[in-house]
Amino acid sequence: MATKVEGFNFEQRHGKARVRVARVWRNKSDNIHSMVEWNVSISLLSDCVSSYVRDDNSDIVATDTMKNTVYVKAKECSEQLSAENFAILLARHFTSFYKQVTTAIPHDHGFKLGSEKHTAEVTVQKSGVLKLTSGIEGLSVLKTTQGKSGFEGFIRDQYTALPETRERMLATEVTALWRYSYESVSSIPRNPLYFTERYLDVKKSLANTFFGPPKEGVYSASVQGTLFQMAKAVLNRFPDISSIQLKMPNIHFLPVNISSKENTIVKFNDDVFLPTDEPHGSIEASLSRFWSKM
Ligand SMILES: O=c1[nH]c(=O)c2[nH]c(=O)[nH]c2[nH]1
Repeated sequence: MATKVEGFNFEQRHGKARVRVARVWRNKSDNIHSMVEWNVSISLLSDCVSSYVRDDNSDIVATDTMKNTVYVKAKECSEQLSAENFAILLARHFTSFYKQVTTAIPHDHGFKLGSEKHTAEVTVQKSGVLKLTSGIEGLSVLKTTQGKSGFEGFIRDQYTALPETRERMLATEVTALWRYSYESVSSIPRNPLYFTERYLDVKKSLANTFFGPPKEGVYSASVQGTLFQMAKAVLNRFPDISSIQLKMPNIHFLPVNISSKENTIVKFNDDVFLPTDEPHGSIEASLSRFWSKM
């Protein structure tokens, strides 16, 4: 959406970031309470160029108004709904309520202390054209199972010190981002918790593929190989997901061996490790269906 301004191309957007809202629903009949906590960011593509170039603010939707709208819309949701549906509802509001707004991009971060986060980003155009991506951030997984992770057969040269192994700790914090194939607001499933359930199922599928079957587990030849298996499991399992991107840092656990001149103080026996957060390996890939757009 570039416009020509004073002989230049000009692009702009504005919005409010990190609006935190918690919403509680109390079911009177069974006295079950449910709660969500979201961190919402909104970005609007709108025609308000005159505020940039002519000090005329008459086409600006104030970012303070955007923040208030988050609370008003949260209040108006009388039934629990997914982060995705809340983002879509906000986007539809901004694109239909304001003639100046052509596209709205809400980004929603499900928040729970000390655990992984559910993310959602939607882009809705005035016409109802939709782009929907969901994700997970900070899913910590670690394999300690004997003989279930190794790294062998890589290039060896004069710079290589890393020994080959079939026994190591494999730890990562998975960040995943997947795109749904729904391309219009009217085509999304009716169930208001559909995307919440999908999120939980995708998370389960990622974790189950990482760990393998409960008894025998599965051998990981590399983070790369495990990442590919995880991405493939999601695309094979969920037909309405058209692509997935995975980032899996290789968080290293170093064997602890300590000795003094005189004697060995700690001798590593696949038992004591030094956890490190830097440097870490960074391994990422995306997998998409041939017809997908992402
Ligand atoms: O699974 C791994 N992949 C790598 O690319 C790599 N590089 C490295 O030093 N250790 C590992 N482990």
